[in-house]
Amino acid sequence: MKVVKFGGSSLANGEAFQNAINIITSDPQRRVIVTSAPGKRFADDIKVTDLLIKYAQAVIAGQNPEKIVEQVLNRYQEIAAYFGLPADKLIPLAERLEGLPSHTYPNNNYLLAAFKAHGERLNAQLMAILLQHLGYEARFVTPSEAGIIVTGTPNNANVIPETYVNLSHFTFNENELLVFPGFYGLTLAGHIATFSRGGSDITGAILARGLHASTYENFTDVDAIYSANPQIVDHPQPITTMTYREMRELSYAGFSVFHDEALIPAIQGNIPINVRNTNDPEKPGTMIVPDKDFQPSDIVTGVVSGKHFAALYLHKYLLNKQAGFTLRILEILAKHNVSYEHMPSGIDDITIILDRNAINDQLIDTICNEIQEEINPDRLEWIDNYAITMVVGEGMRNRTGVIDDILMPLAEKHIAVPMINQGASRIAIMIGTYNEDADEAVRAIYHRFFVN
Ligand SMILES: Nc1ncnc2c1ncn2[C@@H]1O[C@H](COP(=O)(O)OP(=O)(O)O)[C@@H](O)[C@H]1O
Ligand SMILES: N[C@@H](CC(=O)OP(=O)(O)O)C(=O)O
Repeated sequence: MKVVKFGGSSLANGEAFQNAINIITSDPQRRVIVTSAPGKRFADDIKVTDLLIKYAQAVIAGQNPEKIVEQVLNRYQEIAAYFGLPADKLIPLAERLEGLPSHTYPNNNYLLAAFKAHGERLNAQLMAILLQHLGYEARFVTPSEAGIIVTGTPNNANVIPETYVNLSHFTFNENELLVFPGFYGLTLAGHIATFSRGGSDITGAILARGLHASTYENFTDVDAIYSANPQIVDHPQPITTMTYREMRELSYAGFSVFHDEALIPAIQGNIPINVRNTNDPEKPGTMIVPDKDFQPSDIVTGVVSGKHFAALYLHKYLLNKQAGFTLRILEILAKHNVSYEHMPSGIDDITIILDRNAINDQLIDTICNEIQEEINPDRLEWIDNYAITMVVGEGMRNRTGVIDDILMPLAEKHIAVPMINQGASRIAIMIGTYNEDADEAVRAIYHRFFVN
């Protein structure tokens, strides 16, 4: 049995749905389907998830959300009309969407999560209705029925192990197609909580592990995962096979084609992942497999830059002799519920790299002031435009001189490199640059390893 996930770009309109349905029904192994919310139909279109965020904000602000609700409904109606589905079939979906403000939520963060989750929920319901309309035996299954239980914050949830116990009891018959909404689960208290953005990939991986799929197929809008983001490098080389570890490093740093957290259930269940193109399903796509099944043929598999970072640089003489220095900084971060991403250090210096999206300007001021007072460093500098370029490849292990090949093209382009971190993971080298240099750094390194 295969779990098949379709991203928002693969379910954006009727034609895309038809492609997805052709894919589902062309292979009897494809039994478990995971849907995202309808994505963009054209470049300046708005994803349904973003419309639902506006809907939630309007409700929170006490404004009339009628127009936004209509926009959302139109998206589903457009798809239904493509298949000639009778209008009354969509009434339960419309009622559910319109009824969202009348439910009670523990707070506005839960309200936002519940509204957002309905993009996937309504799309899964619609997919099941369409499959039935076309004569297939199909069942819409909610996370509540399947027992997908999560904890953490309402808009950045994590799955808990109990989910896998629940899924082990989940039964389905030989012929039916099951359609699950991606992106959300239920808390132990029974409230909807979503994963972080792009999190339908995570639902697919949870189901692949929990239902013991032979493969997790992730259908998107590109032929393969490329060695660099195709929006930054022209016609980058497609990756045929890569390891879970490589993909995790690359997706964490910005290969948005697959969510980094979705690798974890797949690793735990040892499920191979196949990323493929909905618009060209004959292409083999990219296989993501366990390390033991992989023989690297290239030194570098991929290069990527993440621009959503910021860094706190601290300099203090004899830092290495001060017991508890780092601990006191981390305590300040923990007090404000801020986690750090990386922390390279030297004898007198330490740089703490943070996710810029997770902290606001006011919190930055508070944290910097508290560190200044508590630690009294000789120098404290907040770097707001910090980017991390990650060069990743199983083939880099046990190779010498790779770092020279990475730094040389950067030097030739006069790109400043305030940080290099090669160590903990032997398959990745992390280069700190400034945001404005990040794309150029990717192109320079890509060129060195894939073109020369
Ligand atoms: N290295 C990469 N290889 C392929 N696509 C990439 C890469 N890095 C970023 N992308 C982008 O990821 C997009 C697919 O991800 P996303 O839009 O989230 O898809 P979906 O809607 O199917 O979930 C591609 O269209 C591409 O622009
Ligand atoms: N719809 C959600 C979750 C998701 O995974 O979407 P997509 O498959 O379009 O990346 C989002 O936009 O974040």
